[in-house]
Amino acid sequence: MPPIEVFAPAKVNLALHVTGRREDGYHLLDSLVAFAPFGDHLTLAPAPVLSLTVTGPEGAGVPEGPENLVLRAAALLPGGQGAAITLDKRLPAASGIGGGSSDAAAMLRGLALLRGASLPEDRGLELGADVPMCLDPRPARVRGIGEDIAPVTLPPLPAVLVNPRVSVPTPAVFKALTARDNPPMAPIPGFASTTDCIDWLAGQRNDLEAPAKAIAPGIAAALSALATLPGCGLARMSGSGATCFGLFATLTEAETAFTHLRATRPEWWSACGALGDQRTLSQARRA
Ligand SMILES: C[C@@](CO)(OP(=O)(O)O)[C@H](O)COP(=O)(O)OP(=O)(O)OC[C@H]1O[C@@H](n2ccc(N)nc2=O)[C@H](O)[C@@H]1O
Ligand SMILES: Nc1ncnc2c1ncn2[C@@H]1O[C@H](COP(=O)(O)OP(=O)(O)O)[C@@H](O)[C@H]1O
Repeated sequence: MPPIEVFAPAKVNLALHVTGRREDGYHLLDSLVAFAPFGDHLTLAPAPVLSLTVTGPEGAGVPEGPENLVLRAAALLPGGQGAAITLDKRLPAASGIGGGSSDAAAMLRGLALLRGASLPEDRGLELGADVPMCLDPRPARVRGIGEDIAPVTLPPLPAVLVNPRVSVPTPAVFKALTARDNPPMAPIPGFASTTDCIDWLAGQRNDLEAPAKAIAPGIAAALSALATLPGCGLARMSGSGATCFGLFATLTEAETAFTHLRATRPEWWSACGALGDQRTLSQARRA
């Protein structure tokens, strides 16, 4: 049987409001997410047992053992059939763009096809708060801790992403918040254009940006590098950081800005593409 290939796109929190805290310490969020046309790649070849090999430019330091979210995802689906999994890491780990969560979601989609199994009832929430939204990688307003997902329609959002190569652990950023009961996002209107959407987003926030910047000052440098690129309409951090994104009215403007940024900051991880709906690209398929 030919191997199965699955794409795990980067997740971007276009806005992320922290609106409260549950009794178990998890924070309540109100977030608008979209997905990038770049990300990690998984290959699942039928095999007698389950094994994982991590490759790719961002693979260094990503665990190959049972703590990898890909193997934890595999353990959730019934069916004894093994698989030789290759995870081609292109997204920096622990960087606010959901790499591990998107890998776990891609693994669930791939194994569902390989084993003919159905997806777990909690849609992978037990693996991480971001996994359910990554299972269906389309623009959505996400509430609760990540389980309450409402798809939304957004125009394509040409973006440049940059990671200044600083690592900020998610729990530390939540812990450093000074206010946990902030106002939710405004109601999401219909957008006539990309510029319309960028203007609306500028009135929203990422409440994790200030605590993350306090932990890792390199984030401020990434944000100002993005904000000063010609045509950048909004620069903001994604998730708990440290990856930041800049939004542009057109893909041509974003690509020109990306070429400039990559030349001036070759030591940073960066990528460019239109954020939006990546369901088609992310479908598990036989090679
Ligand atoms: C902040 C967000 C926004 O989308 O993205 P990332 O920065 O991870 O990309 C997510 O909520 C992260 O989701 P995920 O990375 O899956 O987090 P989990 O593994 O479930 O949680 C890691 C830790 O972060 C804290 N945490 C996480 C989510 C949440 N709503 N409240 C929290 O307080 C908790 O301390 C938890 O133990
Ligand atoms: N497949 C995976 N890819 C990346 N990191 C993983 C993976 N599986 C487990 N991890 C661990 O999870 C942590 C968080 O990674 P990740 O999900 O990429 O963070 P974030 O959601 O902040 O982008 C990392 O520090 C890493 O050790």
